[in-house]
Amino acid sequence: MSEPRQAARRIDGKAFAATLREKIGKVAADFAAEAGRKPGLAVVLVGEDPASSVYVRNKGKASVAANIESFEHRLPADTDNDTLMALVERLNGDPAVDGILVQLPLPAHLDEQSVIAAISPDKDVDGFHVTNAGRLAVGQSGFVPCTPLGCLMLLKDELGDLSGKDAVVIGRSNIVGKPMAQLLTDANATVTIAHSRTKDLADVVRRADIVVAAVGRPEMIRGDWIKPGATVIDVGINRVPAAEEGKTRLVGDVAFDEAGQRAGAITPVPGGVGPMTIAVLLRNTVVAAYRNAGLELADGTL
Ligand SMILES: NC(=O)C1=CN([C@@H]2O[C@H](COP(=O)(O)OP(=O)(O)OC[C@H]3O[C@@H](n4cnc5c(N)ncnc54)[C@H](OP(=O)(O)O)[C@@H]3O)[C@@H](O)[C@H]2O)C=CC1
Ligand SMILES: Nc1nc(=O)c2c([nH]1)NC[C@@H]1CN(c3ccc(C(=O)N[C@@H](CCC(=O)O)C(=O)O)cc3)C=[N+]21
Repeated sequence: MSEPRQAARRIDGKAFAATLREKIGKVAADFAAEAGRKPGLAVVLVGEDPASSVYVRNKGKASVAANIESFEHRLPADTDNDTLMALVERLNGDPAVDGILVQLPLPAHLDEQSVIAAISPDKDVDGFHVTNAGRLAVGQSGFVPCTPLGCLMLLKDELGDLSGKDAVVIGRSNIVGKPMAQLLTDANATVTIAHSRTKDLADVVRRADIVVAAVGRPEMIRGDWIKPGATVIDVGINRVPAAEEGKTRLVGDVAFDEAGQRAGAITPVPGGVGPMTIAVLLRNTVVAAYRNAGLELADGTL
């Protein structure tokens, strides 16, 4: 008879994020007492994409609960570049706004790069501006993209010191894969970045103590690719048809049930990385508020 396998620990990103949001709420209240205003986050949504709408609504709710003022700007899908740029400029100059997030992807007729470039780096709580990407690359303090920073928090909580761990990041996007690899490198892991041209991805993954999957392909990473005991962080959010006719469900980039038989610990989807992204967004907003108001926030407070 084969030995029964120990199921992986389930990394509860939802609970971790709730704890973090509570801490952020207290620091935001301290800020308000000192500055005479709450930290402010402006979220810009162009068009009516239903998934984006849900996400924007969740951010709004989480902000309010964490003592952060939320300013929502919903623009029609046919908004032109100049109108969007003018809004970003206005938010750059608005002293009540500490953080600006322009929900991506934008409709195809709009130029994402120029919109991101227009956001003041001091209000770029997504960490997408080239100034912040550059700061991360050279080790200066700036805003770090929310999803990779959230993943790093979960990894440190799970593993403690990451020194010398073999990590593979699958995906090399500017918003997830690349900054994730940078953060892991800075944490002294040995990092492999895999992508669509990687040969023998399964073999690359088999060597890794830490697997971060940010591909956008439902359940692509199979259970038998996972090194026994590895820590698996699943960033993917993919909507697929559910068993029940006409319904959908969310799955990650990792085949959760299979991988859970071999991993030491694994994040679920939903309830893993997603809630961390929102919590880190709020964290970055509070950090921005302190910096923009010229107030001191002690290192390591958030
Ligand atoms: N939980 C959260 O908060 C968030 C979740 N997401 C989710 O994470 C996933 C990734 O997002 P994002 O980084 O924006 O996606 P992108 O589409 O920008 O990048 C996907 C990456 O995966 C690589 N890739 C695609 N196919 C393969 C393959 N067959 N084998 C290996 N690598 C492959 C691509 O390689 P190449 O560069 O060669 O094309 C690319 O680098 C998505 O599911 C997205 O919804 C994203 C942001 C936040
Ligand atoms: N400028 C910009 N910044 C972003 O950070 C950004 C973006 N654009 N565009 C879209 C992606 C995606 N993203 C998610 C964040 C949280 C959840 C989330 O909270 N997920 C929950 C619930 C999911 C659900 O039930 O729908 C979970 O995984 O448990 C999901 C996805 C941020 N993104």
